[in-house]
Amino acid sequence: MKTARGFFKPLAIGAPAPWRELPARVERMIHFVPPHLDKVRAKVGEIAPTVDVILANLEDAIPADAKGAALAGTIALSREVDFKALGVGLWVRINCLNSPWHLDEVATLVEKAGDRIDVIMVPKVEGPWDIFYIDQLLASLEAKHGVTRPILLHAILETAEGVMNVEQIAGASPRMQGISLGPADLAASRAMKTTRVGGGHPGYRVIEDPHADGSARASVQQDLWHYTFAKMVDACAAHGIKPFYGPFGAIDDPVACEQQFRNAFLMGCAGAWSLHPSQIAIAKQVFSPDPAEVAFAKRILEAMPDGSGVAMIDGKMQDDATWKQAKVMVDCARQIAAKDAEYAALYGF
Ligand SMILES: CC(=O)SCCNC(=O)CCNC(=O)[C@H](O)C(C)(C)COP(=O)(O)OP(=O)(O)OC[C@H]1O[C@@H](n2cnc3c(N)ncnc32)[C@H](O)[C@@H]1OP(=O)(O)O
Ligand SMILES: O=CC(=O)O
Ligand SMILES: [Mg+2]
Repeated sequence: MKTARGFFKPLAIGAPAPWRELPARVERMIHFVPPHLDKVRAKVGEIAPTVDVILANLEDAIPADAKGAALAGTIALSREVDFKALGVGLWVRINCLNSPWHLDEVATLVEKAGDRIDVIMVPKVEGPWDIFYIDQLLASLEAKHGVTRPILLHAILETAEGVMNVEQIAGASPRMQGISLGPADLAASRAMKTTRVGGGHPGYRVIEDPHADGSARASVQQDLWHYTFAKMVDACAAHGIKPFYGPFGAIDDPVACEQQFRNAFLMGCAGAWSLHPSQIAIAKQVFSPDPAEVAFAKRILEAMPDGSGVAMIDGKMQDDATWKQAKVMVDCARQIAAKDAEYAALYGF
């Protein structure tokens, strides 16, 4: 483990100094784009102003024979759209570290677009060693190509070993921006018997005891991701990075998508992935706090200006702890309002 003083030292001579605090960014939806498809790429300029992050995907869902085209498409995209001017993040999901592609991808991305890429998403992270490796590689490449702003790292939690090591992954480097749950690969890694990409499963439930009269027994679906999800959120919160829900694959079920996103929002997530344009608005609405809740939170802050003591508002007890809860809500709303005029009006900022 690095010493406290060593943790924030650049890992290569000439590399930029690591971030001490994460840049304050709104990241309600990470919108996935297949960059090898010219037709889809051509639409990114139109979609970008409606999202917080555009992610160029090089990994799963990109055919093996299109990896080169996806990398070239990512570099083109970084030049075609002025993401910085739009206030939109540009992320790239590289191929996993045991694939034949990741090394050329990272080298090319830093050389050709190092100053324009905000975050590299690393799939199938198994332990802190994966982050140490990519951290060092990035520092060397940033130094070589004169990149002045460190590229952040985002890990996908999608293997059983990764779940076991999630706390160490979250704290492995000052580059760590966040972690997403990857329910598809994680299901496969654990030999879970499901073909779904995230969300619930009707077979995972609890059932009440038999009734003497033989009548139907009530049964309720449970959340089969809750344990992993909560473990990930705690690891991220403890290390001051952001947790995200990953993909929701049932594009044809916006109601279940909204519920999954809302569960993630309530558990502390900053955002989720949008795989299809129809999921963008869902994520935006769910990951922007409800204006009525924000108004109530503002009243709590006003009732206890120095954050201490006790107060009653509409029959509910407030104290230092609820003041902190209210501050989380109002800070989140304020950050969104600074980026999004529609929400600024709704929140009254
Ligand atoms: C488990 C994991 O790893 S999840 C992450 C990996 N998966 C992905 O990244 C998938 C990304 N999404 C996609 O590739 C597509 O949305 C699909 C394959 C799921 C569905 O695509 P389609 O069947 O074409 O959807 P649909 O017909 O509804 O598309 C409507 C329009 O939106 C466009 N569109 C679809 N997805 C996207 C997207 N992610 N970004 C931008 N535009 C998109 C389509 O090109 C189409 O445009 P058109 O009307 O001009 O022809
Ligand atoms: O990459 C995401 C997943 O669910 O797998
Ligand atoms: Mg995956």
